[in-house]
Amino acid sequence: MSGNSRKKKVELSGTLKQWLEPRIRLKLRHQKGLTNEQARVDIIKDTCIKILSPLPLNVFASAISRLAQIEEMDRLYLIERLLNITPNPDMVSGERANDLREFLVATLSPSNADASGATTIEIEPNLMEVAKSVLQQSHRDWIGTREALSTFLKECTAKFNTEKKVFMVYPHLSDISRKLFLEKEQRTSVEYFFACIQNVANSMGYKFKDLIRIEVPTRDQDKIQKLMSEFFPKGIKLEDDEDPNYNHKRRIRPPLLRPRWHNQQHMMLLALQNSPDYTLARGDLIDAAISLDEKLSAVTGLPRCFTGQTPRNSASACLTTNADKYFTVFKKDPNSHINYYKLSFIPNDLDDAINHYMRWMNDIIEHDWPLCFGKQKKLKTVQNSGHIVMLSVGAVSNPLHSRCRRCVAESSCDTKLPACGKCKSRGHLCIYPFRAGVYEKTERVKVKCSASPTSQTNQNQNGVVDTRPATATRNKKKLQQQIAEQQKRMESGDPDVCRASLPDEILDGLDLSNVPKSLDDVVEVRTSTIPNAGNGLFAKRNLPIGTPLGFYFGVPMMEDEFDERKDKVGKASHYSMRYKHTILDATDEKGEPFTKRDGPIFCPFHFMNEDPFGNMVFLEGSEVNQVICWTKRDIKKGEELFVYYGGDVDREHWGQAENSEQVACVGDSEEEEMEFSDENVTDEEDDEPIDKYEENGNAKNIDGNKVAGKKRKTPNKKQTSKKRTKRAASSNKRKKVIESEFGSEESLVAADDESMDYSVNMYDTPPKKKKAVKKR
Ligand SMILES: C[S@@+](CC[C@H](N)C(=O)[O-])C[C@H]1O[C@@H](n2cnc3c(N)ncnc32)[C@H](O)[C@@H]1O
Repeated sequence: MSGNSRKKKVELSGTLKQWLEPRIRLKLRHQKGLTNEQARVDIIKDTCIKILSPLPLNVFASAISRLAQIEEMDRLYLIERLLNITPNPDMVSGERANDLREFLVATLSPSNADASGATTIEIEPNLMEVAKSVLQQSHRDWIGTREALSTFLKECTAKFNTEKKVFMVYPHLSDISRKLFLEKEQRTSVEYFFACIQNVANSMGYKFKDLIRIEVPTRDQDKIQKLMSEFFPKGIKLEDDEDPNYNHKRRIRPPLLRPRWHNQQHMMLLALQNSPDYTLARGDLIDAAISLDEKLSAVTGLPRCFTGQTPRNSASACLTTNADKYFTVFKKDPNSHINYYKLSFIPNDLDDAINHYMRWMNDIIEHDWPLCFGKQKKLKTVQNSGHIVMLSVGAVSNPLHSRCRRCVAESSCDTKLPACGKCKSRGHLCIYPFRAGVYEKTERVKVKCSASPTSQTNQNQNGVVDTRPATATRNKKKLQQQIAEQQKRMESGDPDVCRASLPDEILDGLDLSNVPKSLDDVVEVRTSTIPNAGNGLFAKRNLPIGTPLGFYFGVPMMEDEFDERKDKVGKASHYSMRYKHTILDATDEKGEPFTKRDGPIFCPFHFMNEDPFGNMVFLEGSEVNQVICWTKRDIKKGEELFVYYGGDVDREHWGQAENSEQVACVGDSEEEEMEFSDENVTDEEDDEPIDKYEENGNAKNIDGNKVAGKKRKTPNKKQTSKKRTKRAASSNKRKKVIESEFGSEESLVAADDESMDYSVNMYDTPPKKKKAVKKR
């Protein structure tokens, strides 16, 4: 390298200049006061860090330490070599990024280094032990956390400890959790997780920071000190663990995790679910939900969901926002001002589920697959007609941001951007930039056609999508319009009223000869490559990144209902999936997945096995209960498709012989069943907050991606039945309150039921008149 560098010292190549100049200009614009040289050094450093950062910490550190040791011209030469691989090494992702990474590591590896030696970072095995111990206590899954830990390690900063002659690597919990998880709830829990690790480490006699160390050969200490402050600038202003005033306990505050069912949307859902025809007038629905909330709070000791001095207002806002899209708004009488709310799906109704599934499948096959699988005709220039074509399904929040179809071509999207930098769309993935150079103006996208009902988009009558974030006020204004549109759609009785069609000029620009026509053309089920994992799903052809292949079929039902009817039936728990407030039950009455290949609901995605770093991802669709099975990267013909199931899955018995896969559920035995009854719950247990053992409802997968639905946890024999007992107790109480509120058959019979006592005694009001019992 040094020989080459001398040559380059005289003159930078044209390619390098071309690459550097705009970046230097940009850098100088953002960071005033830098010299050209400083900017150049920064750009090279940032580029290498960006490429190398996914590597394990020790390889990463070794490579960048080597990078710091070589002369600047050598670094420039290195960049030039990268430019030979790809024109924009600082923007590249996916396979190409791997090539760059491999090249950099090989060039900067210790074997290529001078005799000065490389630095290694050692992660104490104890750290993993500590982490495991925390996991065992918290009953959270190891796979997700392993990923969280590795990301965590990458985000650490380092500082040299002169006394111990090692570099300590420090976590920056808030930074890390901000990057790992977007939502506040998850942020708190990851902080809590690391705080627990810290706590356990302390209790085991370790200083947390000592668990990760970088050993530095004595001769290199000065050099490495310099290097570290250059590459880990944050390392200089670290919080001081040695400070006697530092209180570890400060961080050990558990986040307030409510039970999954304890939120405003769920209260509304329960109220509607228990109403005739799943429908209520807005005012009645608000009353019912607030009343239910009051009673549940009183019984469970949880804070109210509808808070503040005006709970009606917060209930009203919840309906207006309709964040989880569980409700459809309509007017019974067009001249009346009363809005009615109806559940957007019929719980536990196979036919309704099939109808939705078939419509969605039809939409993606007809509308999305041509766009995804169609090849752009090379010589054809497509005229800009102003149409922007969206996929008919879209993730509510797009976790594939940096890898998504719309960004693939440009790699211009930052993973942290809330919406696409180009089209600003949040809901639907816009394939516009992928079909490069056709359209320029995308600030407000015009949607020619979208399969999604307009209630789920921000589309106005002119077909213009308002891409501003939704607010209650804006939603209020839209509400009238949506109602009118929905009314029209319902009246027309045509399910295909908003079926996807594509503008001709888009289709003209694409070679559609090889577009698949059915799932059979795309995937096949056969024995998995994982030993003892049963069947798996395989690609029958090359599948492009960012393609919605289909949906995870399931009959939506409430969790209680699933527990009651299906939980212990056959393999229902293995194949069911949690979606927000519902469970998607993917099995027939025997608890077997639907396998009739020519049947309307044969869903191959039920056979997708798990790999946390899989090539597929479950995404939340823009319609309720829509779980899209989406390609996370380009997939080659013959590859097995894998997806991450989410955190709430018990994997303990996987890979064992067939029979043992049928893990008996806790509660299967009589003995355990006993523990579900309220009598067995001690007062002490009752007092424990439920949130300690309820899962956080809004799951994220390991990529920080939104997981639409989580595979449900199969109850594990080893789980302490105490926990189940507590959960069952709280669930029983909840059920009783709901029954007393809405008058189910059982509660009508149980006139002296304790929950009836609650409603009378605690509120000092007579029990409500029972509503008609809905038969399903
Ligand atoms: C939704 S099913 C997947 C299809 C399943 N292999 C089959 O043949 O029906 C989920 C089940 O597949 C198995 N499985 C999935 N991923 C696995 C993995 N990585 N290792 C072992 N078994 C796995 C587990 O038994 C799990 O309960």
